[in-house]
Amino acid sequence: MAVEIFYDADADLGIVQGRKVAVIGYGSQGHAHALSLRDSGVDVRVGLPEGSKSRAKAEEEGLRVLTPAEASAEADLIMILAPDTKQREIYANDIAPNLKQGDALFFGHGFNIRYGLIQPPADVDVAMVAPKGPGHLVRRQFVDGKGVPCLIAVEQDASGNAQALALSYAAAIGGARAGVIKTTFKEETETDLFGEQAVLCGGASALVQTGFEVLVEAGYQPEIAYFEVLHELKLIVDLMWEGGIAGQRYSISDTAEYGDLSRGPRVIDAHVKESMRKILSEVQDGTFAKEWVAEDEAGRPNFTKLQAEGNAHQIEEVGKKLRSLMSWTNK
Ligand SMILES: NC(=O)C1=CN([C@@H]2O[C@H](COP(=O)(O)OP(=O)(O)OC[C@H]3O[C@@H](n4cnc5c(N)ncnc54)[C@H](OP(=O)(O)O)[C@@H]3O)[C@@H](O)[C@H]2O)C=CC1
Ligand SMILES: CC[C@](O)(C(C)=O)C(=O)O
Ligand SMILES: [Mg+2]
Ligand SMILES: [Mg+2]
Repeated sequence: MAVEIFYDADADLGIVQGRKVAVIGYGSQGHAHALSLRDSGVDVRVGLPEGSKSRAKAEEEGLRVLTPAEASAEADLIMILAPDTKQREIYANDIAPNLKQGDALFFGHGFNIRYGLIQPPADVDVAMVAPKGPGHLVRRQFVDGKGVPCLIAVEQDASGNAQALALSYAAAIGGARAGVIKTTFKEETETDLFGEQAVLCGGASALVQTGFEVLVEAGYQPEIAYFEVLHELKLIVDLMWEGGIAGQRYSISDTAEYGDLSRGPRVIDAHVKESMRKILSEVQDGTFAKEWVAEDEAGRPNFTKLQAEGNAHQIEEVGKKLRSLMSWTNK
């Protein structure tokens, strides 16, 4: 499939400016979408339950906050940006009873549609605007006049205009400044889950923790291990982000480059590639989704245990101390 990629000049901001948008949830993505839509001249309200701790934050920014049901009833474009595991219940209780013919139901990630957890009626548009980056950076880049690339997808085109609406929405949160790629709910969900598990979050975190452990267990100072495998990683990845892997190799020494080329494939070897393929197959056949939904329904015992173990890792304590001594970091 040839890529279809859109920029600001391809998008009509007026389309989303003519809609009444409800952003359900005000977390990482929710705050970024609501504030950037508002700054792009869109009529936006935020849907949060009474007693939600996010309410005060949204109100402090001058946004109108209603309950999810009230916001859904008032809006004709509803963007669900609550946690994936909560969306099915929010949809059933608050959104579905308030969906009208001609409304648009939007997602920031395809999980609930891809795995059949939400089944919208046929007379509404179902589309996705999925930023390829953390929500706090989606907002930061928008404010800085830049943007985080987005994926758009249309699952159901009841109006005949769903793609133009999704592109317009993506432009309003800054995505079309960087590039908006057309995809499907299936492709977005599977690549996103694979990416965050194998490379961006799971793979990178495990690589850093393991590198730190190898150095510390060999008797090197933990502070040096932290600077070497975590702090400097951002600087190296920034170079990759600017100029690709080849651009990064231009800035490092030839000693590092030879070590990179000759040793990298010994760390990330055929066994790792096979593990990545297994992870992808568990995403594709629904094993991961089933496990995550069941884990959430059981009160997240494994998630909580693994999270506590991660937080207790020595690298966190060392990093906290070192970051607190850097004048420019958030204390
Ligand atoms: N995090 C990211 O950067 C990315 C996320 N996505 C997708 O965006 C979606 C949102 O994820 P993310 O931003 O991480 O979510 P967060 O966990 O950061 O935010 C959750 C928000 O939803 C609110 N919430 C919880 N329960 C309800 C409810 N019943 N009704 C309404 N709001 C509720 C929370 O309120 P309270 O404060 O009260 O808990 C909070 O404001 C997901 O589909 C995710 O996959 C896509 C790309 C990147
Ligand atoms: C990489 C994690 C992510 O997919 C994201 C920020 O894009 C997420 O679900 O948070
Ligand atoms: Mg992602
Ligand atoms: Mg994700």
